[in-house]
Amino acid sequence: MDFLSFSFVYSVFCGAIILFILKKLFSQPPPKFGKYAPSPSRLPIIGHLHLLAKFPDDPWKGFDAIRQQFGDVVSLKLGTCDTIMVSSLETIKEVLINKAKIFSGRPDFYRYHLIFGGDRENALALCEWSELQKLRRSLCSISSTPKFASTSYEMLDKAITSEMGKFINLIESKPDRILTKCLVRQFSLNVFTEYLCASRMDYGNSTLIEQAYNFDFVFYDISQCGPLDFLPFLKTLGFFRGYIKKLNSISKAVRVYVEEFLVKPRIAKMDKSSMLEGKMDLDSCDSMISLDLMYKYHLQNPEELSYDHFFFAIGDLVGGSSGITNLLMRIIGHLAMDMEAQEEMYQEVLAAARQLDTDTISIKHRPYTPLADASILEALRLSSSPIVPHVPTQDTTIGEYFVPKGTMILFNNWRMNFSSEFYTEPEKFQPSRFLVHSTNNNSPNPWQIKKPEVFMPFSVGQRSCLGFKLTQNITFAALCNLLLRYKIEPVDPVETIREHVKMGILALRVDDCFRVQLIPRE
Ligand code: HEM
Repeated sequence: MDFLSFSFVYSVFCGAIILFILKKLFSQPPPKFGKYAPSPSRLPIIGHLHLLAKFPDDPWKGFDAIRQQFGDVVSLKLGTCDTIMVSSLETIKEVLINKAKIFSGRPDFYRYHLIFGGDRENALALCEWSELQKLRRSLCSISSTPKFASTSYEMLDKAITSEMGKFINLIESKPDRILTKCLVRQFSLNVFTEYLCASRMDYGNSTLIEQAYNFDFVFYDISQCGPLDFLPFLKTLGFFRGYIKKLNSISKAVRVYVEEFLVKPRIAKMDKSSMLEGKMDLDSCDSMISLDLMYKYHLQNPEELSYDHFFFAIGDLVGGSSGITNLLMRIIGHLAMDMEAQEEMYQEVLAAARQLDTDTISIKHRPYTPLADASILEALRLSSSPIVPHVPTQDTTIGEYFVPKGTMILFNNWRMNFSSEFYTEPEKFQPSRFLVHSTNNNSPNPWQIKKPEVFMPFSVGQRSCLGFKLTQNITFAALCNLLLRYKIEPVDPVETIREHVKMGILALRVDDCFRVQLIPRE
């Protein structure tokens, strides 16, 4: 009896200690202001990651299931990463616009350093907000967001039209006229290097093929979060060695290419003394090739923009070509699966070409074919690529909820893109959902684009995408000129294409993507 009561007291004592330790481990200090956002119960070490495991094909479905249960602001622990997911237009705008300055940081993932030469501050999209970033954004945007009818706009038009001609010649030289992702990424990379660095390579050149592949590989990697981000100790334990090695060697190869094939040859042709003449006025730099412009700025202001910052910024912009490769392939995939949509778009492009009396559609012709623009938006909506996570640089709030400094903010734009609250038949490829009757009597087309406020594929605010205009213009011209000449038919079964373009991320598989055949129109 004595023994029994001793062991009972002992068990209660041990239980109380364990409970105390668990409470200490899992309880949070009281919030500095407001209250903590609701949160599902979590597991040790992995936090809430197990809730996403039920959705291996699309973790955003898992995130949205959490949103449905816990509301528009949810606190999550993704492995070691304290996270807040925001899911309503109101809360997304609060982060991206109203409190843009506070939420201007990025997560500090090991991968980001790995890809950008050991320092994520080299990366335009992954660095912290700073005066340097403001400067880089204004330098880059001269060519990445060319204003209509500006010199940059004319240069872009020329680069696309000229590359499109060469691309059509390439297709014509192939007896089977099969279009692959490998070809599309060579095209996109050439448009970018020609426009930004005055340099291109012939199709089939091994460096062009290899580097277009490498950019695409890095783009695919950057477009998603992975186990190394949330469970960084896995690296210390020796996991993912092969993957880390491959990512490291591919990003290194990209840097060597940018330096040896784009930057150095161009600099060699420059007259340095003339570069140093006359202080640069950024408002009047519109007529310069982006590489020349940034190099000149670096020469004149080396303390503001180092050689490395100039060089990485050029690489980043050129890397944007992968976004266009993937978007273009997606639209091509959707059109190959939906002949009716393809025919409707073809008729509009054909009518525009006849009205303009031309056999080449240029970016200047966008008002004539709003359906092509609408198809770009629809493919973006269906890809529902996530907004790069933001991080607050100080303790703050979202609505009534406390958000500690350093918390990763995830944007549930999956809901913004797929909720039947905002779209009818949201899973369907239906470009016309972005069209309304034109309000402009002088418009060459009775339709014009209208985007719902919830649709923000390029994000909004001070860290929004720098490449949205390049994306829309290059994709538009490539798509219209292909459609004008060819009917797009699937080579792989429609089910395979559907499997590839399924939603959740813009990046398609790097290797082994689907193929289509281009059948010449009469
Ligand atoms: C289909 C094409 C593209 C999509 C859907 C896309 C989307 C995005 C999104 C969602 C962001 C994050 C914005 C934020 O964090 O608030 C972003 C950032 C960025 N994008 Fe794009 N993008 C595309 C193409 C491009 C291209 C072609 C370029 C380059 C010319 C580019 C350059 C950038 C840069 C530099 C940033 C970082 C801006 C910053 O953090 O300050 N993007 N993009």
